[in-house]
Amino acid sequence: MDNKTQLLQLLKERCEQQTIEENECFSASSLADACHISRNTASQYLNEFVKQMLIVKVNSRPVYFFAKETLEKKLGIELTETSYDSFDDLLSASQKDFEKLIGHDGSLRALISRCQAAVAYPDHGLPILIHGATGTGKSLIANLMYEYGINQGILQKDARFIALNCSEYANNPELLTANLFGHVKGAYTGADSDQPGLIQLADKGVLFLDEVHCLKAECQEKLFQFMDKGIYHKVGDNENWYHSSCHLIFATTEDPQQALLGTMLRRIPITIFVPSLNERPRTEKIELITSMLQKESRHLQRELFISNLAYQTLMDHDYKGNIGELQNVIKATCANVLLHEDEEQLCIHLLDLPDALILAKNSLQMKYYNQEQEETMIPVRNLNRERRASSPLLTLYSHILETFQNSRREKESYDQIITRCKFHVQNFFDLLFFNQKYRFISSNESYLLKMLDKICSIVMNKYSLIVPNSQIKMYSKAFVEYTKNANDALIWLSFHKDDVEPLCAMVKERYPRDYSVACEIIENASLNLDIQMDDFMSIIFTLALIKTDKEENNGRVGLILCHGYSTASSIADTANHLLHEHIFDGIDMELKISIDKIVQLVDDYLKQKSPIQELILLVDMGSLEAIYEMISLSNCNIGLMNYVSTATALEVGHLIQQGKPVKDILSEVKGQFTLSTHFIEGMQKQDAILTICATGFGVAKKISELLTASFPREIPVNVIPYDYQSVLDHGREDTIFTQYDVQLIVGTLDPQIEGIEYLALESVVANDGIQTLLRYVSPYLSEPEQILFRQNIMKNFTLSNIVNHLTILNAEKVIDDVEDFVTEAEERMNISVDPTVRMGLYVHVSCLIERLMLRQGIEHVDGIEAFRSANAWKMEKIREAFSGIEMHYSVEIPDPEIMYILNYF
Ligand SMILES: Nc1ncnc2c1ncn2[C@@H]1O[C@H](COP(=O)(O)OP(=O)(O)OP(=O)(O)O)[C@@H](O)[C@H]1O
Repeated sequence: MDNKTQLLQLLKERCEQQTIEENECFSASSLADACHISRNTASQYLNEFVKQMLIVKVNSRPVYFFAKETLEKKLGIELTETSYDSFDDLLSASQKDFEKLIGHDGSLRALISRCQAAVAYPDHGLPILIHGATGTGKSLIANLMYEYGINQGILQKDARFIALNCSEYANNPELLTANLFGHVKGAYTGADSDQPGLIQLADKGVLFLDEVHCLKAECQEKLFQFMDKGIYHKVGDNENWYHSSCHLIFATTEDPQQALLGTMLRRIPITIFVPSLNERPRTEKIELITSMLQKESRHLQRELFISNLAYQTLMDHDYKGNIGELQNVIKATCANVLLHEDEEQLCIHLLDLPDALILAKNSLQMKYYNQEQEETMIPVRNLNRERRASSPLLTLYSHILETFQNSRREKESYDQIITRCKFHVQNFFDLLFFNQKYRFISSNESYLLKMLDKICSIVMNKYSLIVPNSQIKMYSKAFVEYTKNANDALIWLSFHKDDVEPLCAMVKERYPRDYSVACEIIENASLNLDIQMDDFMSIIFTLALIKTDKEENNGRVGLILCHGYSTASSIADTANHLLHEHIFDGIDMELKISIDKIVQLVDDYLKQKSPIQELILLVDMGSLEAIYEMISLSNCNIGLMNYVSTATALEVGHLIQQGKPVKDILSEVKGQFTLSTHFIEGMQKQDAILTICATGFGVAKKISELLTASFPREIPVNVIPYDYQSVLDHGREDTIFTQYDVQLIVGTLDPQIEGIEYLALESVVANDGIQTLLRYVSPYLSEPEQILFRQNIMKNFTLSNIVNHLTILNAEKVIDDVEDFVTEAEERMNISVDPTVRMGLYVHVSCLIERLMLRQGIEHVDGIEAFRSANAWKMEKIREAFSGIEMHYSVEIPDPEIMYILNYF
């Protein structure tokens, strides 16, 4: 196959396989690359194909090409042209008959199906009366009925559409009658030949009689016979009958009952009412303005911009002449701009609008200049992006607004409104979570996710909210999605500012606490991540946080407790999802959390939920069985089940839904689930490097991430974050050493495990440290990869990078504070920290500050009493040295934390 044929073939395939949109794969350069030819050659071939009518070209930037036949099949239309100025032009050309009506899928939907029925009715349609104020689109609808008849094969291709405006003959009814029915020679003075009437000319087609109320009674009567039997007399010939089978469409701006004879009305079986512009949804008004502005932009061949103020004024004006007037206003405005602007780009400002619009502005709303509120010029070409709203975020915005407006119209309760809106938010989160397209994230995004996780946790903690980690993850994903669509979201909001206002006000007023939490998360995100969120995003977050009556518990609570980052919340989410009801909450727990802490978490949670009559606890480990005795609930039945799984949660959920008492639920579920076990023998132990930190598992995890990120590619050495305390307590007997062949431990404090090398965090970047690491990883890396590994280590393991990575605090500031603390502690105790552990101490104290801010300080540790009495003086010195940090960060250091710090000295 030669290059040229191959190019055409490729384009056909792409058109078949891809959705038709402004996609790079339809550009000349992409096609050229795929066919291994130069861009110029590809362009030349493609343009030749355009001339041969094989390819359709869209002259946007870049230029897009589509295989004509495939495109036509896909869109179900016939394209008469092969070159379009823009993608919008192509899309408009691909719209068929009624699809051209803005509102065809909205306020005009019911009306359109009646029109379609009128056209399709055998043998040649039913007479129909279109009633509506001036400029509402009556003539356009009549035209589209005709087009529909042709497209559906109901009318023959050569059938005619003939329109007659009866008002033009208001003073000459005889002439109107003669024009309508035709006349014979000599019928009246000047009738010097036989003439066919419009009824005859429209035979087998459509005759549209506009302003039919201007038809005099005699003329109406003359029409009856035709409407009844399809026959009529020409003027001047009362003997011969003439026949026509045209479809009659009437239109009037007047009340039909007043304007037409009753006998006439009885002969018109279908009457439709076209709503005025004011009666149509605001979204349709936006769409109308948008499409008209874009049409002007294409017509003038200039890029058009409109200021926010001008746009709002266009939106707010009350158009007595409806769409017709709106169209004239837009044309007049563009003409004004053209008069005094000679640029490539035309900008519509408030004063370019016709005087009538400016004078009619019913209130003078003064805007005070504020740097953040500069007047925005909206590119007209972007206006309909939201109409196509391909991004799920914008779809969510539109759904919420629409739902709110509908619910208010239906006078639904606040709870119903919120439940409906929450449904869309949940769908959005589900999509981000479960849809393949959104599941994988880039490394930038994973950074955002981590930060947002932290921000959400801090804020939730501050408000003592127990929010499952899975939900926090959802918020983070929503943020990431926002960053991708921020621009479109702002444009959307600039359109809907007034519409969303009542929703925002309602949410702020009725759910102030949830709103504050949402705002705080968003403000912190803006501050730390340089993302400017719009107000509507705070509303969406608030909606996600609000608990509606349906989610309240009716005194019965299902709670899942599991170890792991999001195990409990994931099981709860899945079960709730499948049960179509919020039955369970999940509390996710760190791996090494103490029973006391768990009880405290559960107590806090139950306080939020009280009063509770029945509680079902589903837990993941036998060791948790004891907690139900420690929970401080009185007058409440508590049921506890072990070894929770999604299946058990579902079963329990079903029974809760059926209203079964807790006792019965337990006995029903018991015995239904048996554990199955498998044993796989002979697995060889894999090599591993452990990362540990006395500060906590989280830090160990981050160190392992930094280390793994330093490998130029994946290698068969497992880098496993592990619990420092566990290694310390069990030594070589710890299970980790039976599972893995641990080669090296990297961490902040040496757990002194015999026979296993320890590498202090601060030594990782030193030459010896890198050599140590290389000893374990070099067998898997080539020489250039080893160099890269070394560079990555140097880059990743700087103190400020580690602190930055581990905390959300400002690394430089926190390191300064920690340095002051360490120096002061050294001076007060007259000792100095061993340089080999200095970096570990810095990291430890930085993380400690954050933990204290999150109120996650370690309050209790075994042996603290003995330590206290043996080290009272040193502890006092550390406390004094730490007082600067305490004051600055408004935290308080508990004794066990001082004990940990002293370990470093
Ligand atoms: N739903 C619509 N979508 C897009 N354009 C519309 C729509 N309705 C009307 N228009 C446009 O508005 C203008 C006025 O419409 P049209 O002339 O059909 O109104 P009309 O009701 O027949 O007015 P009149 O009673 O004054 O004759 C036309 O340019 C038409 O194309």
